[in-house]
Amino acid sequence: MKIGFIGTGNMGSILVSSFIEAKAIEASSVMVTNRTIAKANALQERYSALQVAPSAQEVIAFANIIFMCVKPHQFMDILPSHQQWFTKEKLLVSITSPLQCEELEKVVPCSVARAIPSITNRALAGASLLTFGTRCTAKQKEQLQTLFDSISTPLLINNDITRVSSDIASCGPAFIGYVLQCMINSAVAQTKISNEQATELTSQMIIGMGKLLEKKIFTLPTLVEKVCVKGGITGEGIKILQEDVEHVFDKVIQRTHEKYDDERAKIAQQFQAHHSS
Ligand SMILES: NC(=O)C1=CN([C@@H]2O[C@H](COP(=O)(O)OP(=O)(O)OC[C@H]3O[C@@H](n4cnc5c(N)ncnc54)[C@H](O)[C@@H]3O)[C@@H](O)[C@H]2O)C=CC1
Ligand SMILES: O=C(O)[C@@H]1CCC=N1
Repeated sequence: MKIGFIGTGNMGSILVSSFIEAKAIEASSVMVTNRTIAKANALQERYSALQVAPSAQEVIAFANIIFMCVKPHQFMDILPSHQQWFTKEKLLVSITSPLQCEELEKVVPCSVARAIPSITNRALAGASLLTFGTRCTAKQKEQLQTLFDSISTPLLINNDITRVSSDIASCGPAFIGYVLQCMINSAVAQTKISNEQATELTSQMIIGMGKLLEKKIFTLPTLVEKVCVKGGITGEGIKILQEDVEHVFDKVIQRTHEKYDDERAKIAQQFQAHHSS
C-alpha cells in the first residue's frame, strides 16, 4: 500500500510521523509534497526513505491512498486540475471537517473518505473521526480503519455531528490547553509559585487524570465527586467555576458552528463556480 500526502504543514507532518512511528506504514511507501517544499524536505531528513515530489500530480500517480492535508479553501486549487490522476481505484482522504464526502465525489472520480485527526494522535492516542463516501470499497474502508487504529481510537461519524465531534476530539486539546494555561497564569500571578513549578504540577495532573480515565478507575463525574470533600476547599473553587465556566462551552460550541457554517457556505460557492464553469 502506497500513501501520499498533499500538504505537510502541522497535521500532514503529524500524520506522516505517527503512521511511520506506529509502524502502520513504511517510510519507503510514502510520497509527500508541499507548496513550500522545505517543509516536505524536513520530513525526508527525519525519514530518509520517504520520497518528496515537486507537485501533487506525482503524489496522486504514486499512491493508492492520498491524504489531502491542506485547508478547506485550498482543495479546489488542486482537485479540478488533477481530476484525471484521481483514477477510480484510488482513495482520496480529506482531513478537514467542512468538506463532505458527497461534495468531493462530485469533483473526483475516485473513492472518497474523511478522516479528521487530532493532535493527540501524535502520541498514538486520542480519537479520530471517520466518514466513508459511497464509492469506498470494503477493502478501502478496512485499510483506512487499520491506519487510524494504529494511531488513535477511530469513531465512525455522520455529517450531522461532525462539527461538534471535531470540537471535542480535535479542537479540545487547544480548548483544554488554554483553560489549563489560564489556571497556571492565575496561580503564578496570585501566589509565590513559579511558572515552572505551576507548569510541572499542571502537566503531571493532566497526565494522571488521563491515566485514571484510561484505566476506567473513575469517570469525570465520579472523579469530581471524590475530590470534592464535603465542606472542603475544592467545593469552594467549584462554586466559582459554576458561576463563570458552566455555560462557557455553550458559547464556544455556538461560535465554532457559526464559523463552520461560514466555511461551508464559502465552499458551496467554490463548488458552484466549478460546476457551472
Ligand atoms: N491542526 C490541527 O490540530 C488539525 C487540523 N485539521 C485540518 O487539517 C488541515 C490542515 O491544517 P494544518 O496542518 O494545521 O494547516 P497548515 O497550514 O499547517 O498546513 C497546510 C499545508 O498545506 C500546504 N499547501 C497549501 N496549498 C497547497 C498546494 N496547492 N499544494 C501543496 N501544498 C499546499 C501549505 O503549504 C501548508 O504546509 C485543515 O483543513 C484543518 O482543518 C484537522 C484536524 C486537526
Ligand atoms: O477541520 C476541523 O474540524 C479541525 C479541527 C481542528 C482544526 N481543524
